[in-house]
Amino acid sequence: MSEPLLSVRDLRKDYGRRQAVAGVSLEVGRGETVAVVGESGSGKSTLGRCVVRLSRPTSGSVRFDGVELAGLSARRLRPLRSRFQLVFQDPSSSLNPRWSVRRLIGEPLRVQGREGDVAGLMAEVGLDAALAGRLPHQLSGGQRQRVGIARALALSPELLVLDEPVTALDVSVQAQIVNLLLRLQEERGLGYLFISHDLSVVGALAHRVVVMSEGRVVESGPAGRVLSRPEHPCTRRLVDAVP
Ligand SMILES: Nc1ncnc2c1ncn2[C@@H]1O[C@H](COP(=O)(O)OP(=O)(O)OP(=O)(O)O)[C@@H](O)[C@H]1O
Repeated sequence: MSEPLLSVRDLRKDYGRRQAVAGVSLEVGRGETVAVVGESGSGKSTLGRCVVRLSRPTSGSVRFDGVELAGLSARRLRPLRSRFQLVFQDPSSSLNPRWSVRRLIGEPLRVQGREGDVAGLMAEVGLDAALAGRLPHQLSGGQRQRVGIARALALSPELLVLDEPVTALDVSVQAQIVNLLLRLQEERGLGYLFISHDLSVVGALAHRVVVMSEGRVVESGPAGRVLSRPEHPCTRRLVDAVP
């Protein structure tokens, strides 16, 4: 069998005596969406940050396309970094407020010394070319998230870790971004680790669902089964919260 795109084994992350992630294992295949769901504080974001190495795990294994990331030096990690990218909940906090859309999307390419097609990326994520000169505060929330996604796509990654990417948006805009993510996945064969507490969004995207509580996986399985016949009380609470 070929290696999964992402394979996480017994991942742990402690903050002092607090175990934010207490031994999580999961896999994401190419072209697959695995949703990580759970109540606030269950460790979802910490898991996502450890996967893309914005945080260093306390222990455990993160293999990307067969390569073990744990223990890699910054120098050895650098060439791999472009292959997995994080999309944040609120792009405002990750976008330089003084930079134009054109510069924001071009920056990841410039940092890597690569040529890129900023206009093509804008078109791919549904941003009108006329927005290229705008600053982040001159955009709507949905347009800002499209910029965040275009930045993540600039280096042609294979995996996106999406941390509550639509939570801050109105429901109708959420649906547009979900459709964009579905299209990008189909066109580019992307794997998604989709972090969310909102199961209505998860149902539209996920192939499999992993439920976390207090840093551990308490339930996992095909999205259809987990959402229609939740077994763990935490999953049932999340299902009941869907309007
Ligand atoms: N940088 C940090 N320093 C100390 N504790 C942290 C840090 N980041 C997270 N934690 C703690 O780790 C636990 C898990 O937090 P995390 O943000 O990963 O959960 P979450 O499921 O993503 O929650 P939310 O949906 O509210 O963001 C929480 O108890 C949190 O307080």
